[in-house]
Amino acid sequence: MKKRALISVSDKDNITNFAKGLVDLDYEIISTGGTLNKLTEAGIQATAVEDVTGFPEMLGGRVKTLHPIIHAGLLAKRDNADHQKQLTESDIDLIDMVVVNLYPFKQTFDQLDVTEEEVIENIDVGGPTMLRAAAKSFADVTVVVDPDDYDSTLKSIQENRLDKTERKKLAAKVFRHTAQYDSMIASYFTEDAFPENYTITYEKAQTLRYGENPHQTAAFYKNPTETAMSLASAKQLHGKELSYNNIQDANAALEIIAEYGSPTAVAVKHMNPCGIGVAEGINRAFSKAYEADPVSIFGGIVACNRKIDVELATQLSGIFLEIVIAPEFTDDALAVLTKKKNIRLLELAMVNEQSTYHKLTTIKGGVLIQSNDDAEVEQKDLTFPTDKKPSEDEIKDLLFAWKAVKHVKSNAIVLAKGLQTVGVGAGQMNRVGAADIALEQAEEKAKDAVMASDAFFPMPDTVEIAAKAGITAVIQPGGSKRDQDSIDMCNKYGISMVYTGMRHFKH
Ligand SMILES: NC(=O)c1ncn([C@@H]2O[C@H](COP(=O)(O)O)[C@@H](O)[C@H]2O)c1NC=O
Repeated sequence: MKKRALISVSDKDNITNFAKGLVDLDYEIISTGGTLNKLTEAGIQATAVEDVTGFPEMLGGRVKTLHPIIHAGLLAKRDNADHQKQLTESDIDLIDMVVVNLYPFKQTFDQLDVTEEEVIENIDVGGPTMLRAAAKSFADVTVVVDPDDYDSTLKSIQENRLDKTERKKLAAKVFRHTAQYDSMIASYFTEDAFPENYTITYEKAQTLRYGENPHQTAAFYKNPTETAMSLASAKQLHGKELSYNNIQDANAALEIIAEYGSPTAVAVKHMNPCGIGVAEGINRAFSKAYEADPVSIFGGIVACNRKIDVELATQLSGIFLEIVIAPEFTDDALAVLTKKKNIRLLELAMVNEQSTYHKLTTIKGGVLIQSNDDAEVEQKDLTFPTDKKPSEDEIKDLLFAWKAVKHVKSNAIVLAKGLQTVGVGAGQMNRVGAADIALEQAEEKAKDAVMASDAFFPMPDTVEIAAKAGITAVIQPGGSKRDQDSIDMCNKYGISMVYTGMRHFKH
């Protein structure tokens, strides 16, 4: 008896070639409405599934293949005499292959003006049922869910290599696929940010050469439902593949730059900003970011939120940089930068939108999930506890530094002057230590600069060393039991302090 393949696909690309190949290998084809039409138009002989089941497709396609004749033909164990007897009694023939791809659920809910009814109609029921039945029966049944596997499957059959091991790999792919499909449906239905099961799905974007260190293996997976600006949607114009550390650093740069609307340049090292500059033009903004710390930028990543022209490209090409990210590069700029073999250039529209994604941090035995730290502080949110109040220019710098300190590993201190960072103290185990580092880096630039602290001051010591170095205004969340000590210290040195009422720890 001929082998039988059931083909029912939404994505009909290349299906006729595959079906033709199966016919040439002496398979009988069974197919559903639209797929059958496509095959018949291409001159491929196929049997309608309703002629196999003796039951018409009904409910506008909601029930086509959901029939015992199909599912018993897939699920009967070939080596089980009782199963075989039951099939014979019911006059059911075995099905040896299932080729199914599903209703485009994600593509449907991604559309702008889509109704709930349309989304619901695109939840495939019969397809996953066949896929799961065939995958469960991988010992005897071949299941193909990915059109990319058409050619290799035909080749394997031709070369007599399609054994149980190969079929199990195809079955595993099916279960991953249906799990992803169900995960996206579950997300669509779920309103609770933290439901009893957190089912997320990521798609492999790239296998990485190694992880954070060369002895670690790694891959980059993207979130197929994330629509906000992200590295996953960046276009690489030049250079080698991104590494694991490149991706982390570039992501940090994008998160920082999303804070600022005016022309801004950000230089990042080890996921901390080493220089941020805001100016009326992007070239000046970059000069500020560079001058903020001309040492640390070496081997760093630069993100700009405006087009890079030849002048800026020339400046950038004089520095050893791993990556430059911008919404656009002029042709002349590209000509300059692509001369550098080792630089990677990424083009990415910089829309100042906040992502809705959750932050996941794996720990031993689980994962911590929290909403993104996307809260913003504006001038109207500030309170002024000190005798001296900041000037308008100081407030601009304070808010600029506050946006920056949010992205520095805690304990974090950022010093800024004229919309330019002049000192960054990152990741210290005590706050005064972070301030020491920032002040040391700023040297004489600390004079008349402002200071941002990601969390409150438990002691007045940080304010004291800052004031002594010439800092004129401080921004911090407030809320310490000993806030008054820091206020008194500011008053003693005649400097101002503002409260944001919000903390930005970043561990
Ligand atoms: N309801 C069913 O019995 C059923 N059987 C197969 N499908 C899906 O129908 C699609 C193909 O339909 P057509 O061949 O009519 O274009 C495939 O994506 C397949 O997964 C079904 N549709 C949805 O549940």
